[in-house]
Amino acid sequence: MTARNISRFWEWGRKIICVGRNYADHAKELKNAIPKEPVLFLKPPTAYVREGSPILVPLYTTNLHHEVELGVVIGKGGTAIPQSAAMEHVAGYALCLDMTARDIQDECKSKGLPWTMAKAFNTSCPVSEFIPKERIPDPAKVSLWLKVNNQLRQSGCTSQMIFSVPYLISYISDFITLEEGDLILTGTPKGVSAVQEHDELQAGIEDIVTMSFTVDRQDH
Ligand SMILES: O=C(O)/C=C/C(=O)CC(=O)C(=O)O
Ligand SMILES: [Mg+2]
Repeated sequence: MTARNISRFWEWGRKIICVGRNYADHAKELKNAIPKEPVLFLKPPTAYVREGSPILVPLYTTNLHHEVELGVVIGKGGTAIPQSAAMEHVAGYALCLDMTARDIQDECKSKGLPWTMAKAFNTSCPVSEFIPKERIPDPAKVSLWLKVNNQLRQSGCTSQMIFSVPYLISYISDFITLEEGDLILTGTPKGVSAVQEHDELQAGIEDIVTMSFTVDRQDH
């Protein structure tokens, strides 16, 4: 049997755990309160899409937003991981987009319903190549950016996160056992905005990684 390679974690079928409202400037732009504890939701592994394949706009939305985020790839599983040991569980990182059907999310919020249709659809999690842990010595000090059709829409630094990577790993693992190959999306800075069919999205982390995706309409 061939060993699975963590640098292709998106093929493993593991959990994608997303943190919301983790940057005060983004919470404010959507008129949300600053959270006292992390806001969490999940995407299924079918949300992954890789460069070379398009991001598909679901038929049921007219307001699909980009959210650029630092993804943390778990290398060693665990339950109730203390913050002091959290970074030992990290294999590396990935640049990720948390594609969000904002109109559907607003509807779900107004009805008190979960965000699944807004956040968990096919291709809602574009990911870059795997970034080995050594390339990001401090995940609290990296800058992320995103452009749509060459226009800068998002630019932020992970130093602005409300809850740090070790805190998130510890908090999540208290009630969801983390497994090797899981991915944690750590939230987006301000600047989220709508994308349209045929748009070109480019995103990057400093000089560490860049990625680009086109947007296409789902055809069925
Ligand atoms: O509460 C809202 O209106 C929206 C929240 C999000 O979409 C949260 C995120 O996914 C994020 O902050 O990255
Ligand atoms: Mg998000």
